[in-house]
Amino acid sequence: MADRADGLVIEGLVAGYGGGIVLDGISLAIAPGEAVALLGRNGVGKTTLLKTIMGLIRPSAGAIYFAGKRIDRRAPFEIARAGIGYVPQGREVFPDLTVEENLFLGDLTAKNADAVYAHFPALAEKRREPGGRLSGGQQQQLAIGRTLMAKPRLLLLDEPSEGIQPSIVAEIGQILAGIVAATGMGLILVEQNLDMATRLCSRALFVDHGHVVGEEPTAALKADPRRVDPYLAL
Ligand SMILES: Nc1ncnc2c1ncn2[C@@H]1O[C@H](COP(=O)(O)OP(=O)(O)OP(=O)(O)O)[C@@H](O)[C@H]1O
Repeated sequence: MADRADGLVIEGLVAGYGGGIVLDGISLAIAPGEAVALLGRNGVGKTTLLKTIMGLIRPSAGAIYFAGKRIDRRAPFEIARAGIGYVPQGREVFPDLTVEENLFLGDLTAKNADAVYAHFPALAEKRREPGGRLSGGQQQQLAIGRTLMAKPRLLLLDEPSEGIQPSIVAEIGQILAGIVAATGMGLILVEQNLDMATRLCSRALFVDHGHVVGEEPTAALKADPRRVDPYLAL
């Protein structure tokens, strides 16, 4: 595997809202093409970390490097151009636009549309339907597909299983695993669903009090899911 310094490197990042600190000097490194799960109790700052990586929240201290370049002072569109894609929690598809129009908003050149449809047959089938008419699971696929249109090298994915029935969560997990294998794209997955996290990611980082407080190979968590308990009960 390539060196972590070529992937995403976060050093001493401090960020929050209105002067309040959520991320309190968090540091981590993720190699190119590596898939990492971020686990932790509600409200510890996992979403805040993804938003800060994406440039949606400006950190008050620390640095973020991607592919060897510093990105923490850049605008979100520049960070997207550098190769990072973000699928926010709650999906946020445009309900009145068709599936196809939603996808094209991810990349107006639409060069990658056929590849996205190949990964998500349900979207291909419903390409002329309004996004708002899709099921929750299909909307999640649409949100992921829209971000994949720009061919990110690293995907930030916030709780894709939230509010989706288990069989569909498994299907989305399978599709994502196929995409990660086919493209070599890196992944940072925030997820409460341990099956999804262990299926997609090789390493889990546990977040609490604005720091990474532990790390486990997901194979170990799969073999013994109780290994997450000490971290989530901190
Ligand atoms: N827009 C905001 N303004 C002020 N405080 C916020 C805002 N968004 C989040 N917070 C606070 O920041 C802290 C971290 O929230 P964050 O959403 O990053 O946590 P999380 O680990 O992703 O949890 P969850 O799983 O509940 O989404 C929480 O205390 C939350 O209340």
